[in-house]
Amino acid sequence: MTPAARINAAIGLLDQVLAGRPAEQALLRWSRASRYAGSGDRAAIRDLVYEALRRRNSLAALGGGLSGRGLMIGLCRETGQDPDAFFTGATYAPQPLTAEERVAGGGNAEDLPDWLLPLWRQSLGPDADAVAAAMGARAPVWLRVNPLRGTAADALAMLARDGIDAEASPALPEALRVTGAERRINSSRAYREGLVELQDLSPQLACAALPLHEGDRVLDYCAGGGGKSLALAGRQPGLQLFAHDAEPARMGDLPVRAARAGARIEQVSQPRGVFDLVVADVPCSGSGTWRRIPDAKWRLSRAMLDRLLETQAHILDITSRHVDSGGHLAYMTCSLLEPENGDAIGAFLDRDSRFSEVFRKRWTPLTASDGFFMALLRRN
Ligand SMILES: C[S@@+](CC[C@H](N)C(=O)[O-])C[C@H]1O[C@@H](n2cnc3c(N)ncnc32)[C@H](O)[C@@H]1O
Repeated sequence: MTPAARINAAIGLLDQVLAGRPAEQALLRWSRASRYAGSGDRAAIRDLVYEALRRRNSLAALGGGLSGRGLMIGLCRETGQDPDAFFTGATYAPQPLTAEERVAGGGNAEDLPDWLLPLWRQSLGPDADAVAAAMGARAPVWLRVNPLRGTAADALAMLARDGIDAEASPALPEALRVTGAERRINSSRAYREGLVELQDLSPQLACAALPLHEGDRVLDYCAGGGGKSLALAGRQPGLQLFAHDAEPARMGDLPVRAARAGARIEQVSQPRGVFDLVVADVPCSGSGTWRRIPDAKWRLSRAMLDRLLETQAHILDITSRHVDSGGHLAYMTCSLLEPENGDAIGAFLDRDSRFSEVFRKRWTPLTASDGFFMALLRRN
């Protein structure tokens, strides 16, 4: 496909997303229906769609309107390319610019939903603008080295043999930032043999800060695909790990991932008794991961956030019952919004005097990678 045809395809996809269809779903349907498109075309169109969604408001202002066309014209202008080079009206290319589109020239649009701006500013204080800007850029790919399968040096060497460049984080040597050929990871030997897993740096830093001892009983209460369970299994051999999720189907990949990693994780439909550590990686707005899932940023509403806050409080209350005396509760979100983070913890500590706070920490793209929050609480 020509660059202009790719832009034309992105315009159609963005119009679907603006009408409410999740970006992933729109891209999947398009791929299935467009057999003529090669893998390079698909990747390039995906990049265009995601780039446009990350900076939706500012690109719409630059391009003359909140539509697929407006976003793509804005993206051309923002990247220093002349839209007339692509919007030619030739076969498979978008139609030439209208008079209105020609004079559109930007403004001070913020790339966050209007209703959220005050909350974003309250939550992030002096970092609000810098973090919002960071959310407009593409997210890096991070790998977690699995010590059950080898060392970081082993992983770097094995990745290099598959043509994948990576470098260790100065903050955590087992966290590797991929610097080249990221699309080869899933087929690489290091990944297939369980030496590395995909996991962002920030949750890796959170898991590295948890107190773990050989033989500890650990409950991952919102286990999903098991990212936290797998990280903990690698950090401390001899843990007794139990994974639970309200929607067990979400743990469908866990047995395969655990086998690949050489980890033992038992799935439990109804957790019973007490544990030394309970991890509550609760459902949240995902505001820390909006670089990766930018359409979620525009879908979030105040009502959705309020429902999430209720669920988070409920999960804190339930999980607290499973913490042994002297044990810990680790509350995690991939959100940057204070109501889901510090406020939720403050309210829980007011409700339950058996717990005290050990520490709380928030990571942002300015200090780590995705936005992430963890509070570690101890049951007295
Ligand atoms: C942020 S995701 C977990 C991600 C996962 N820990 C990982 O690292 O891959 C939140 C999970 O919580 C689950 N969940 C939602 N409500 C729940 C509840 N009331 N009890 C337990 N799990 C719940 C969801 O099904 C979802 O899988």
